[in-house]
Amino acid sequence: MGTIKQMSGELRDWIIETLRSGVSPVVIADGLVKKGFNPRYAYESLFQIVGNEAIQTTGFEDAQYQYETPEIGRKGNTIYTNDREIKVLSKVEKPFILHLDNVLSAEECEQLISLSSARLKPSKVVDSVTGEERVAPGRTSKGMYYSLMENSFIAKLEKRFEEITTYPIEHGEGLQVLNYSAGEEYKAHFDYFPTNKVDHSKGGQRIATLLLYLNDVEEGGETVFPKAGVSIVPKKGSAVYFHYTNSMGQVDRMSVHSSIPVIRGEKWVATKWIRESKIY
Ligand SMILES: O=C(O)CCC(=O)C(=O)O
Ligand SMILES: [Fe+2]
Repeated sequence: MGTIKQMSGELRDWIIETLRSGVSPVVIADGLVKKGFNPRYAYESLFQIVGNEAIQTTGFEDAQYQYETPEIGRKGNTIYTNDREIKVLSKVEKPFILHLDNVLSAEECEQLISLSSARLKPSKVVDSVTGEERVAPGRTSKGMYYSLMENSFIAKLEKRFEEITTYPIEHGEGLQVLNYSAGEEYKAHFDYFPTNKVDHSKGGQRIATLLLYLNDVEEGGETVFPKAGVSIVPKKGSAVYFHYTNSMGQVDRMSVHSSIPVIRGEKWVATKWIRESKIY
């Protein structure tokens, strides 16, 4: 296993030159790993060089995502936490998706909705080019964020999410709550950041999402993974976990997903995005 995590200026210059000559970044990254570089460091350095130097490549996009089973996928068909037994309802391998029942109680869902209602604002998206947040027509819901462990109720839920996912609370962004009225949707998107916009001082790339359903929707409002042919019907208290970044820093384009328009009723969800390292 490689351990080198520093690159000389000379090596960096050689990489830039080699990329410009048309060699795929994946081939270069693999070469660095063979020379003893840490795999994640090698891949992320290549992403950064490609982004900073604006070098046109086809390498990363075409490289096949290497699937790795996250810890949550090794827990069997029931996940036990301090205070709950959570049944796995279904699994998908590509992308990695687990559909979980009974993550939140009915009372917890209701409490989360009522705590969030007064703080809702129009939702934003992460721009795929600049990496910045902006309001966009493809995302018509309203939302709000809690800060991490904002109060004892949120902290209790975050402790549970840590037990379920095995990722420490500090890897999690503040919980987001979203509300979609009839006609509202969130068009197809990836939850991971553009690979050349990852902020390593703030937890790095997003690796997984735990999406919690806070109510039953009368019609519409499914979370759809179109490349996998999977559609998750919102059910109060259930959740879906999906994982899209591997230990080499590759991201899984199969994880594209959307929230299709609510037809009747309204939809409430909470999203916990998890990053590869501590954010705080
Ligand atoms: O509301 C949904 O079903 C999807 C939400 C989502 O994709 C997100 O918050 O990133
Ligand atoms: Fe999403």
